[in-house]
Amino acid sequence: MSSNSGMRRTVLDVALFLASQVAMYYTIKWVVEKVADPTEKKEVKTKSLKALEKLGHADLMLDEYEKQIASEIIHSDEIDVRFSDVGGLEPIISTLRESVIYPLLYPHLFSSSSLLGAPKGVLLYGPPGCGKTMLAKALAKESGATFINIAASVLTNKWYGESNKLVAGLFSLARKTQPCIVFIDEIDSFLRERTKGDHEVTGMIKAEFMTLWDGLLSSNDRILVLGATNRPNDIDSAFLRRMPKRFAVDLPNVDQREKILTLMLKDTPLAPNFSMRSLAEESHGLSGSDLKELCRNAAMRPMREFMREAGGDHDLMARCQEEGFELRPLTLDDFFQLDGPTALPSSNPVEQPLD
Ligand SMILES: Nc1ncnc2c1ncn2[C@@H]1O[C@H](COP(=O)(O)OP(=O)(O)OP(=O)(O)O)[C@@H](O)[C@H]1O
Repeated sequence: MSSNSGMRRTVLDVALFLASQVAMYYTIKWVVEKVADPTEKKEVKTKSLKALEKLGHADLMLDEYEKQIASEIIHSDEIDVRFSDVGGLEPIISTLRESVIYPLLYPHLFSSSSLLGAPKGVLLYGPPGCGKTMLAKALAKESGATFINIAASVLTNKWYGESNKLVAGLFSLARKTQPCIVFIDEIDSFLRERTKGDHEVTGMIKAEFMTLWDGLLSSNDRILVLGATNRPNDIDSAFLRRMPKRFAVDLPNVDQREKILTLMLKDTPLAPNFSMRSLAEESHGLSGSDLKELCRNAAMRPMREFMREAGGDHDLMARCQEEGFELRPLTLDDFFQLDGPTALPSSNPVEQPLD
């Protein structure tokens, strides 16, 4: 009898022990999942899945790092810039069409010689606000290639070892979704001259990046690394050599400004004697983004006049909104007699061009 009850106790103890182990297992599993898979990671997963679905690659098998990179893909539907929106850069655009877009889209046409393929690296350089990012986006839109817009910080802000895996994930995802453009804005911050002071991780990422980039050169992969920078001279020369096609996107000259202004003001009513040429001549030294600001400020003047005339009469404003109303056309004075501070060039001085 007593041996029976002893036995029962032992079984009960073992059962309790097992139950507590199971409970502990699930508690720890729950905690680990909570820590390892926070909302941010879930968002990344959803975003990357959506991007891949849109590209028709929903069934791709991706590892954790490729998934993280996939969340940086921008689908061409989400890009609203075309080459026709970029003013004054026609020579660059036609070279980009011939030497980048066509070889990416029609590789067979260019397959007769290894010298004809698309370059694996292209650099757009010049002062801020002159259209580098616009060109990159338009290139992605018009080529229909997968566009991975990767910020250097996504690759570098990781733990030791993680960054290298992300760089590898970037190239393998590009390979799986080619034709693909990998766009790195402010590429100088990532591929700057290597120094002794480089953090070990930074040095490792650059080395990894270079090795994988070199792998593209000896392959038929349709992958292009497209960099943009205001500081081309800060880029490591070894990396520069891997971007043999370089385009200077400089401050616009008077003819270019005229084209940019014509594009920017195409939907705005202008006075009959309005001279686009005079406006272009008067806006010497302004970048594309300065011109945009100039136009925006000028367009506000008739609007401001209208609001002053309405004198805060909400009924009148509501009626105008419903029935439509016409603002007076812009005159040249609107551009140069601004109520607020006048538009000064915001661009940094032009850096010495590359050879
Ligand atoms: N050539 C251009 N034609 C039409 N719009 C332009 C042009 N250049 C600049 N812009 C206007 O200026 C804005 C900023 O241009 P963008 O971002 O392409 O400049 P960026 O050269 O990439 O500058 P950053 O080096 O600061 O990134 C554009 O969104 C556009 O409104």
